[in-house]
Amino acid sequence: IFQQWFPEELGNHIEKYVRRLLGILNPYITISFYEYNGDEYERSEAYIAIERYLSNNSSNGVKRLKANVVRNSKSIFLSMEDYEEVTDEFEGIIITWASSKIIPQQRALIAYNDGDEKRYYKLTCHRKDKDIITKVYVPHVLHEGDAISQKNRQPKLYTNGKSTRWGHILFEHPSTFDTLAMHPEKKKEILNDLMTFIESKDYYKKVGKSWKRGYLLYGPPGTGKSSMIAAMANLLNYDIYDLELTSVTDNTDLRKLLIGTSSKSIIVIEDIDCSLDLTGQRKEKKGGNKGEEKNPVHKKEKEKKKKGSKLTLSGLLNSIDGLWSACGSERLIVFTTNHVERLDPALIRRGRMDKHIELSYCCFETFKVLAKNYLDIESHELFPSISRLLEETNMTPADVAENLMPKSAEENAESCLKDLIKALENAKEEATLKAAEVYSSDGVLSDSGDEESQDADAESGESGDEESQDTDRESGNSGDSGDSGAEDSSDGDS
Ligand SMILES: Nc1ncnc2c1ncn2[C@@H]1O[C@H](COP(=O)(O)OP(=O)(O)OP(=O)(O)O)[C@@H](O)[C@H]1O
Ligand SMILES: [Mg+2]
Repeated sequence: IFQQWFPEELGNHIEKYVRRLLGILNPYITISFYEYNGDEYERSEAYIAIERYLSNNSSNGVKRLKANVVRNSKSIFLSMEDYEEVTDEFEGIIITWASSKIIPQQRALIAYNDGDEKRYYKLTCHRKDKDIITKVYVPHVLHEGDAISQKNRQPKLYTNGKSTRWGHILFEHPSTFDTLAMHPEKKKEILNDLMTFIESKDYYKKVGKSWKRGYLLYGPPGTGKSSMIAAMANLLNYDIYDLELTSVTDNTDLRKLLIGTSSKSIIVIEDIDCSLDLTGQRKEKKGGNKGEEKNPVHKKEKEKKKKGSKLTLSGLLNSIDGLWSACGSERLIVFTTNHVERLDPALIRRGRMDKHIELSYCCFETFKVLAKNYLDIESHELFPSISRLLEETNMTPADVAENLMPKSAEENAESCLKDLIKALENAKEEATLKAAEVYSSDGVLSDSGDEESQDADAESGESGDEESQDTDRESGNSGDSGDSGAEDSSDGDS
């Protein structure tokens, strides 16, 4: 204002003195809590806690409220509209909270939140109460707010689409550790591991590790890998970030995505062996040193593939346990795969993937959990024959569960068990027939014979994509010297 009336320098002087004078006369102080601090990607935890605290404690006095409705959620929570005010009382002290926002004159180039407005809550109190407000009241508000949001928190499922931003829906998967069928001892071990993890904040700090834990879930399709991730999220009330690696174009994008995840979350990369040819890429390079350049078509194809996805194994490894992971804590990282043998050892070494969990075909113990969940029975005269059949046949829990589901209103537990026995017998018969087929054609065109011929092709350098991977694997094992940067960096990490 003063600059308009006076020359600029004089205006500044007058403004300074007026502010000082007002400061002496005004007995109140204000403290602002911003929604985003500096250039942080995450909403400030203090802001969120205050929002919850205020909506719970004093929204009655507010006329203009903002409804925060989460999709599919039956409940809403109300917070103050912009430029509203409420008062709170604490040990006889009156505190005023106002919600406000700063609208930037220039739109920021990169908008990381909704719009570029900078929202904040402003606390006003008497100067004489400053100490008690900052040392007692504010911590009390943050603590209460945290507790409320923790209680009302509904886990979210985030996915990355074509961009480097996460989109989310409410996570409402019914799978829990109770419904998860697996050997009780194994289940107990995993539960213990998870509970130890969430209680070990101080321990991780003490030993200088960032507070995260990696799980590798492997096993055939339909053995409960995805169900286990859902059960983990439900148990810990964590969000899930389902990272689709195929839509991440390069290492920078991956890093952006990983920093955009919040704490108390599970970062999931499903089918790590297929979602990106990470292992293949390292081998491609090695293969490239061999006779492949002779084949121009082949070379072009590979180059195209490389350009399409600049994400590398070393990028993934660095993002996961390098510098970037230090900015976040309390995170689980879960990889799933159907083919653990195809994964690069660097990816799954201990320290990155701390715990390897095999989910396998249904055993009798697993079946008992399913029978209890699906049919409400804990024992039956048919159980012994099912136990015997399960020992002789490989059937996934998904298939067993499917057979245990009543197909019509007339079906009861016994008929469902009989269905399962029939299915198990069929599976057993099929397996026997298949084995016999392989046996009878052995020497002519058996499975193993096929593979051998592929390897032979590959060695001659005329092979297709998959076969060349075999070559590469072999050359890698024989101590190939043309190693890629990926391995270097992972070595550096360890
Ligand atoms: N261990 C299990 N306990 C309970 N239900 C299971 C289990 N395994 C499979 N199921 C049932 O089978 C369905 C498929 O399982 P799930 O999606 O967890 O398999 P998956 O191991 O992730 O398979 P894929 O490798 O194909 O992703 C689930 O919806 C669940 O109903
Ligand atoms: Mg799955």
